[in-house]
Amino acid sequence: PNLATTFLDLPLNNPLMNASGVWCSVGSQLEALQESEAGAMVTKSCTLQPRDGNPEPRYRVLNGDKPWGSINSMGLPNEGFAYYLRYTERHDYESKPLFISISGLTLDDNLAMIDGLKDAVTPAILEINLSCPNVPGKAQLGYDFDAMDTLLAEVTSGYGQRSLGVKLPPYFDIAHFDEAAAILNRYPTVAFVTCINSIGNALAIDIDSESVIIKPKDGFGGLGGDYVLPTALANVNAFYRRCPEKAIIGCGGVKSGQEAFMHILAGATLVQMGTALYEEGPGIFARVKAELSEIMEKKGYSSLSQFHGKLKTL
Ligand SMILES: C=Cc1c(C(=O)O)[nH]c(=O)[nH]c1=O
Repeated sequence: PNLATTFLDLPLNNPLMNASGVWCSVGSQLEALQESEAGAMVTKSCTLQPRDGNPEPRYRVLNGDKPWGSINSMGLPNEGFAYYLRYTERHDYESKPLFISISGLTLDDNLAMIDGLKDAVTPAILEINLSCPNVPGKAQLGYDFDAMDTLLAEVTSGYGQRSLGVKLPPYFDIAHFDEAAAILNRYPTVAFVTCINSIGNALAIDIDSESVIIKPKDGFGGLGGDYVLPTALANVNAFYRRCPEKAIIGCGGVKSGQEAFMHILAGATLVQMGTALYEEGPGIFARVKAELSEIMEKKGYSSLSQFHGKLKTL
């Protein structure tokens, strides 16, 4: 079977990549992704200035019995926009496409980073993180539809005719799928949607210590891994159905060829891995590629297009 695909007219030798934030914050990690079998890669969401992020422990894997996953409240630690912009200048675009993720703390910061990107004329593809923390006390951008609309109006006009994408938090209400998609469909240069970011503000408890397990926010953090797969698949398919002109990138609960196949069936063109990559390292791409290829072989599929978006209903 052939795992090759295209994204925004760029060729990829397979649909697998990292989720922003995982194994992509510093040069050594970015170089490891560059050398890995990933078909594409994305940088850690950056802010205009470097940030240390929250006190540790701020990430924990939840590997009790089934199911398996992670909780994090990193607090947007990153090297700052200029660092990742410099990486876009030394990336090997022949080997795989590069996405750059931004998550400005203010609208002005996002616009400043967009200006910097536009002036750099880089082949890197912009993924704007709408799960970024917004004004304290207000909901994150992805859950504040007016603020999201305002941001997209400003950002798309700032970025001109260049294609870009958004990273969305998960939605859990059909009316919210409808409302978010209606906003996105008003911006034709928003060429792709990445669903989902972690499920926000979960709480993991350790019964031996009778305590939470991460330090920031009294233990509240974003959930990843097996726990989020059904929600991730729903968001991929909801936006796939509602945004026929846009590509969907699936993220959430992928740790083998099985979940990658599900995401593609649900409508994902590319598939990101977070928790599983964090735990296994970049070798995971070769493993999941082989597993996906084996599933396709067994089903008699020779290309991704033969089952992409072809989820059946009953
Ligand atoms: C904005 C930073 C994010 C973070 C973080 O840096 O805490 N964690 C996530 O799971 N998703 C994010 O989008």
